[in-house]
Amino acid sequence: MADVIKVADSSEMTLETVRDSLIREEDTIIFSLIERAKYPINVGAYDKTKTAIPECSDSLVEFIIKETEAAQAKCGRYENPEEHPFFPDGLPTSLVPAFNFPKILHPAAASINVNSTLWEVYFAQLLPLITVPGDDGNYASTAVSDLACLQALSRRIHYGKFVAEVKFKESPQEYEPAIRSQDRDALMKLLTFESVEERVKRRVAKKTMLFGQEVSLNDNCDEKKLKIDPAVVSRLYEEWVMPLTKLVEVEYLLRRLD
Ligand SMILES: C=C(O[C@@H]1C=C(C(=O)O)C=C[C@H]1O)C(=O)O
Repeated sequence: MADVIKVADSSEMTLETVRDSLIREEDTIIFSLIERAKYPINVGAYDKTKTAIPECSDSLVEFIIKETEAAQAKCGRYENPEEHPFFPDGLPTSLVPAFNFPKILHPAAASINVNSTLWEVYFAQLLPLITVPGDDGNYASTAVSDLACLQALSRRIHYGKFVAEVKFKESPQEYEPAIRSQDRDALMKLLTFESVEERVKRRVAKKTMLFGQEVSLNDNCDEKKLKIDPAVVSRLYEEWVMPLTKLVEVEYLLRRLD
């Protein structure tokens, strides 16, 4: 039987355990991208003039995401410091009993949310790379798939807060001068590990190859039938996922001594 999943408290969190969480989140991200790639780009889901829902001036994707976030907020999703809404304004409060999440982060963490940047990047740059042109009318399913991708990416990127906290705790004397002088470049240099980033890029490409292949009983993986291109996922990580994670790390560290 699988081990029971244990919630880490601050004393148990190490750079290794936070990196393990990022590695696990890769699976969720890649599977969600594969699901989204099942549909063509379906621009109708993003066109504000095509929604046709009375009194709604949003696109279908905005409508579905706002409504879903409202329902999830009532169920306590955003009480978890790992979760960040895309439309935080006017979200209903949680209706369920509060869970006592371990207090690991500095309170200033709550003010950091880079989802508006992720939203821009996802629709303008990332989506055209993983979908084919076309319109099959499956707008609602497409929008639900987008939400799964966005939530998985957002969780990964904002996990940068925990990564930064662990790095700070492991060597406060290295980080404190750069925090006191609010030196973004120095912080970025301190928290960057190029060899780790190289391994991330190679691993996500390999996972995409494994998760996205056609499974046949008699032959090996046919690379021509991969559901998404491993090089594209590696590029997504290099150009957007890791830079946004590091942006969250820097933003967190800048406020770490407030
Ligand atoms: C997340 C970390 O910080 C940075 C960002 C990385 C990433 O987004 O995968 C990897 C290495 C670091 O340059 C880390 O050190 O693990």
